[in-house]
Amino acid sequence: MAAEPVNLNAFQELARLALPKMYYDFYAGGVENQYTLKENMEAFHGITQVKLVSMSNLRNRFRTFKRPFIISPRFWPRILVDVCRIDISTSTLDYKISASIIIAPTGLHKLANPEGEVATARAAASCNTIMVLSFTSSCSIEEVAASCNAAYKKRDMAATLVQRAERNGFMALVLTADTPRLDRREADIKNKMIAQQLKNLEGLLSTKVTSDTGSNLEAYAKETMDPSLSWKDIEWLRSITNLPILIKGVLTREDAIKAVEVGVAGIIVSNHGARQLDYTPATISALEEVTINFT
Ligand SMILES: Cc1cc2nc3c(=O)[nH]c(=O)nc-3n(C[C@H](O)[C@H](O)[C@H](O)COP(=O)(O)O)c2cc1C
Repeated sequence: MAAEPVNLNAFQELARLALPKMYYDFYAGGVENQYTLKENMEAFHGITQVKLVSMSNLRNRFRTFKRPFIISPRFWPRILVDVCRIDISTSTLDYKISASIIIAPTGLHKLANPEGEVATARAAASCNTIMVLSFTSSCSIEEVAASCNAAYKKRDMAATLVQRAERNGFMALVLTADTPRLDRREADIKNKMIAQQLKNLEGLLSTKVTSDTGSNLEAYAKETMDPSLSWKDIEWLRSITNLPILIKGVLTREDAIKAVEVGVAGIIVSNHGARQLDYTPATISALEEVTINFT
């Protein structure tokens, strides 16, 4: 019997063994040369590898270069502190959650588990945290909402999804702003990746797009994603909902400032798990770049 998984790497290895290669590659891969995917991992490793530099030095270095190479954020542990009671809970959008960790929107959970996002939402609820439901989920908004305590080219369809989210008690909308088109996911193309019909789009749009030349995800994305999506569309989104709106995919301070200017409720710093533009900085390296203006 396989050993009990003790960390994320072990879970990943279990998933590799359990899933068909096509699905494992879909979940685990980045785009093109996988440069940014590696960069994401290395930036995490870098946290423990860089020599100690004083905080003021770090800040000065950061200000000297307009775009720093990589200055990873660090933990600076204090000693002799009573740690009998540790509370890392926090609140976001006025909801108390157990830690600053939430589940990012990810599509097609049923490729890995027959219960799909319903199971993921239950897990999130049991950890007292938030799950962001992807519109490319294998389960519908209603199924997920019932199991525990989403934008598009076609605006009327987007409005329908927003209304369904509101009706079902979702507490905020996350607009993924880094995907005006799907970038080249070479593993999916090689594997001729076939996605399931998207549950949330049943009755709205057929997602059974076929393509002989590569992944049907790519062919489907061409039909639906809107390369013209821009800041002005945030106003439209705000006009159809009272839910707080967060923008996902921010990597630069300029965009963070814009997001504040258009009055969104929050931003999510992200390079989309290295699944969109390759050669972007690692998400964790972009954090200081984005937040330095707001300190
Ligand atoms: C299998 C998979 C599917 C994903 N689907 C979506 C999606 O539908 N919408 C979205 O905004 N991000 C999606 N993502 C990206 C994640 O939300 C997240 O940005 C990524 O896992 C990396 O985390 P980071 O943003 O903290 O760097 C997906 C990621 C994976 C691995």
